[in-house]
Amino acid sequence: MLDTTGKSIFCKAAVAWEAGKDLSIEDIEVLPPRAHEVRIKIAYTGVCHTDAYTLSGSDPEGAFPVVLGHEGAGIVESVGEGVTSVQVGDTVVALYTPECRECKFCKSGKTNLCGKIRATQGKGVMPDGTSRLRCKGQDLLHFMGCSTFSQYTVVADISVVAVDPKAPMDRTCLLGCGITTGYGAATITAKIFEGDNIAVFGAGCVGLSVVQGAVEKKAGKIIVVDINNDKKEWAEKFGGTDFVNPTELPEGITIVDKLIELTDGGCDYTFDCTGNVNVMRDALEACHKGWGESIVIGVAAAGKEISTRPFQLVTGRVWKGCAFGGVKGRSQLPGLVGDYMKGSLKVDQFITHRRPLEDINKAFHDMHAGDCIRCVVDMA
Ligand SMILES: NC(=O)C1=CN([C@@H]2O[C@H](COP(=O)(O)OP(=O)(O)OC[C@H]3O[C@@H](n4cnc5c(N)ncnc54)[C@H](OP(=O)(O)O)[C@@H]3O)[C@@H](O)[C@H]2O)C=CC1
Ligand SMILES: N[C@@H](CCC(=O)N[C@@H](CSC=O)C(=O)NCC(=O)O)C(=O)O
Ligand SMILES: [Zn+2]
Ligand SMILES: [Zn+2]
Repeated sequence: MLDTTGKSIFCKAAVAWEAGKDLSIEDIEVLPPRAHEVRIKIAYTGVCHTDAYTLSGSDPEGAFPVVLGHEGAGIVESVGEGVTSVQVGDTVVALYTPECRECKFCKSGKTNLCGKIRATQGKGVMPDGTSRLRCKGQDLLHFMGCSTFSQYTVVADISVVAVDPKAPMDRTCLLGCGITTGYGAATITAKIFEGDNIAVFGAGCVGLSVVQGAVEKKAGKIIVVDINNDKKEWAEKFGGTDFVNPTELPEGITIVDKLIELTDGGCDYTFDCTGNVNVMRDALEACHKGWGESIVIGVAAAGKEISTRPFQLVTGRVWKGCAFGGVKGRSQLPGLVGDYMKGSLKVDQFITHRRPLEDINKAFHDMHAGDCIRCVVDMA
């Protein structure tokens, strides 16, 4: 094998040249990692709804040209100076929510958000303000600190975690976002007690992962709300106890009415996994007076705002949200991989589609077809 350490690597990547257009498979140059950076050979990546959201032009931080993708697993190819947390050959998962363990956020004990590189990550560059990705004579932007739609990528050393090398990378890639986000929202962000009634709006990968987490926490009613009746079977498969299609309720009955009726006064926890601000309002208002908490997970389009009567909060309902489920990636992701390996965390069941890199646009189309939970893209 040719030693590529310290040299540029030329490989294939799916480039988003502009919003609203298909990705284009290009030969790109991936520069070597600088200090505190890691170059990863990406083996597999999932395609998350957030990739489609940014590609659509709805993301206020979205900028082009960019290499999207943030749900990736691979092998460390080389590391820059000062990297001690991973080494060449490690099997890793990229982390769009880094964990530096030094910043105010990391040390707070109150959040998984890390402030160390958030500003540059949001601008699509590495922490030193430059890009490691080039194509046709121009720099490409990084995405969410990951850019996993490339056969090789460079990430900050706080944006990657080594996991059990025996764990198959075509599964662990999904722990880079969707599954961890929903599962963490239910098991870390929400404090679900045994018997609590919960409602999950949106039965995609994130919503079904909330269901999985709620089952783990021995929730009582786990009500799945989705506008697609085909999701009923999916909800049941993951442990949902009830399914409601809000478009099929009798006239005059709202989804909030229905959930309050099903739970004798309202849910202990609700989760928005749709990104629709009207759904977020329903999710809040379906919470139990005095203590119900609604957790916003879905990402809403630029310009969208949430609203409700302040009385809803005055009377004890709580509106909160989380990124990556509240999970600290470097500290907690290896444990989730361990749970998967022990058979106590479902991952395989989320994979409905597989595509080679050259068909990555089909993965985006799959996502809108209604029968796709997750498509795993083979980067080879
Ligand atoms: N906060 C975070 O850290 C993260 C946030 N996200 C966000 O979470 C959301 C879910 O992601 P993901 O699971 O990948 O997305 P999916 O598109 O796979 O799932 C969303 C589900 O919601 C359903 N839905 C759409 N509108 C409604 C509605 N009005 N009422 C009930 N259900 C509805 C969709 O149905 P249909 O299939 O018919 O459209 C689909 O089943 C996205 O907004 C994504 O950007 C994702 C990962 C991390
Ligand atoms: N860039 C957007 C917001 C997008 C967003 O909310 N991203 C989530 C992760 S979604 C994963 O699939 C997130 O981690 N948010 C926290 C963060 O620091 O970005 C915007 O500008 O509104
Ligand atoms: Zn995601
Ligand atoms: Zn930090």
